[in-house]
Amino acid sequence: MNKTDKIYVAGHRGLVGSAIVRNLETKGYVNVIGRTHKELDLTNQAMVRDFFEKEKPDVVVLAAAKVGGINANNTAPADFAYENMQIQCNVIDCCHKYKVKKLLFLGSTCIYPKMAPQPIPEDALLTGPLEETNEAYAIAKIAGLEMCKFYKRQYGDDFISCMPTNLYGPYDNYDLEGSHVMPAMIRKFHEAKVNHMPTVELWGTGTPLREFLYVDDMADACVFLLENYEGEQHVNIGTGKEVTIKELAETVQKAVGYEGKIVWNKAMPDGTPRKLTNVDKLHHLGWTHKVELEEGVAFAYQWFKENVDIARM
Ligand SMILES: NC(=O)C1=CN([C@@H]2O[C@H](COP(=O)(O)OP(=O)(O)OC[C@H]3O[C@@H](n4cnc5c(N)ncnc54)[C@H](OP(=O)(O)O)[C@@H]3O)[C@@H](O)[C@H]2O)C=CC1
Ligand SMILES: C[C@H]1O[C@H](OP(=O)(O)OP(=O)(O)OC[C@H]2O[C@@H](n3cnc4c(=O)[nH]c(N)nc43)[C@H](O)[C@@H]2O)[C@@H](O)[C@@H](O)C1=O
Repeated sequence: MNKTDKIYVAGHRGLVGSAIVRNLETKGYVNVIGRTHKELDLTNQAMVRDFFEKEKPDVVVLAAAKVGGINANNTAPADFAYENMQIQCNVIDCCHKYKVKKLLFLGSTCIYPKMAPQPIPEDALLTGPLEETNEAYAIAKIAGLEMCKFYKRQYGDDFISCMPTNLYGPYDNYDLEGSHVMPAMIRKFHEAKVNHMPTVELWGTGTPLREFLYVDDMADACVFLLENYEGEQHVNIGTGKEVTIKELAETVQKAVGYEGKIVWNKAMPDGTPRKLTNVDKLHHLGWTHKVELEEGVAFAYQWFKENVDIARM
């Protein structure tokens, strides 16, 4: 990539897209562009074609998607399948038609088989049944990863994919119905603290294991791959370290300074029991994460206090 390349970051206002924009700009890329969902609905094929025809980006990062936590995925599978497949098909095919020289597509570790070997190597994809709570999203994302592979095979397009673990940080989604666990915990403990509430309700049993990566680290890995990777197989992005949801709750509770009790709502799903990435490939390529969980949680909570107005949510 050249520093003057026109780089279109789809989803530039989201958790991941905004971090990728920050990272590109810090590294001296001077021509980064974005469009909001309102300005350009990526599910609309004609609009996507018009955009590519007019802008002709050199590089594309596809960080726009319908994204959500366990409850959103579990209760709106049709929307997750339809919107993500539409967005991917439109963007990937336009990247080919308009001769984009590099595309980065984002998968997610939740699209590996539910009972994949742990830590999960890249070649575990498509080797077993999926986790039920995010099956629709996984089917769509698997199709996206595979499409990048097929365009590379048939046309020689330089389309690469990565497989990030659970992410958190600035511009996360704090809507309690639709969010992932980290922003949900930050908001729940913060609200309980300021409102002097004796208990906080969390979901499931607290026993599932998850791996968390601070989003600025993830963005740094994405730009590293754009600059250094051309392989057909996707690359896992994670820390290689895991915690139980109970341990995560204790970490967030401590960072927020909430002294009440946690109540586990076992009527809510646990999701996949464990999903830890094997990050050997990324390490061998030369990239390792920097921000550990406690530090990342402190950064995320600070950002939340400075930027999120819960009274208006
Ligand atoms: N969050 C996580 O833990 C993980 C995320 N990922 C992947 O990273 C990518 C980004 O996720 P994340 O940043 O968390 O999600 P966010 O919800 O924070 O951001 C998604 C972005 O996509 C845009 N968008 C959604 N639908 C459309 C549409 N139809 N047309 C145009 N733009 C649209 C939104 O635009 P607008 O802001 O204008 O509404 C938003 O900026 C996804 O591919 C996701 O699968 C992978 C692993 C973990
Ligand atoms: C990144 C990944 O994210 C999703 O997978 P997930 O990791 O299962 O999602 P999650 O972050 O929402 O939950 C993680 C764990 O945490 C528990 N949990 C406790 N209390 C709350 C709570 O208050 N909110 C939420 N959301 N979860 C809670 C919850 O029960 C679960 O055991 C995929 O759908 C998929 O789309 C995907 O890509």
